[in-house]
Amino acid sequence: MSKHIDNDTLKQALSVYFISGTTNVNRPLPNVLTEAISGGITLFQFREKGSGCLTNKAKRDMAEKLFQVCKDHQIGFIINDDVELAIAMNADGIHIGQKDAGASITRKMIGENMILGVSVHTIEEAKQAVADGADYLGVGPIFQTNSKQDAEEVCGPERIMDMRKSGINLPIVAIGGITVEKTPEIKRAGADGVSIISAIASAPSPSYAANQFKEIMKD
Ligand SMILES: Cc1ncc(COP(=O)(O)OP(=O)(O)O)c(N)n1
Ligand SMILES: Cc1ncsc1CCOP(=O)(O)O
Ligand SMILES: [Mg+2]
Repeated sequence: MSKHIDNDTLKQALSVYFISGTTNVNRPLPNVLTEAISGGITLFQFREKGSGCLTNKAKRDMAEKLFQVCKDHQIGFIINDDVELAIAMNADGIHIGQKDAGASITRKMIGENMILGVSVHTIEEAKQAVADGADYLGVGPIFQTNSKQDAEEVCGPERIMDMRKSGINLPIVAIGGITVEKTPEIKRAGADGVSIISAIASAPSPSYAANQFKEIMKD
């Protein structure tokens, strides 16, 4: 997958976007990812951070394993934060936030052929990310989350509606506290996709959970 995919294909790829690192699961992450893919996730982000996370070679080795799982199933592989690793691996994309490397610098580093996702919380940040060359926006936290200690204030699905009203047309994924039950209102607010950590990573069956999200997000 590359940025040369058209906008509709990118939106489709963002529809059920699973995010995880090894500390979000209590089983081998490649197994959880394989199960989530069998249930219907459409994109994966490797987000290896926090206490006890893998670093250096161990992180890179895990990234290679996960990338191979994604390649085997034609699922896009996005790396969180680590631009150097994304470039070294020739990942499908990189996701950065407001506290990471700037979006326009990152776009220059990765070139045009890699997907750039940018986290935004406000309309101003969204407009800046568009100007800086983002391919999609991660808007949140929409609801309360236990998966990010330094999360901004909860903004609710209304923030997505407000961004759409203000003319932001870039693909948007919602993030933060997303559950199957809350997915219909996220979709109605104008998001192209849902980004999920715990509701898939901690589910008794990641495959079943992923399939429930897929059913709601289809068409
Ligand atoms: C799809 C998506 N949206 C938002 C985020 C959050 O990114 P960021 O604000 O940089 O926080 P960290 O994930 O790095 O803790 C994301 N990772 N993915
Ligand atoms: C990475 C991130 N950015 C904003 S909220 C969040 C965590 C989302 O995790 P969960 O789906 O478990 O609430
Ligand atoms: Mg980040």
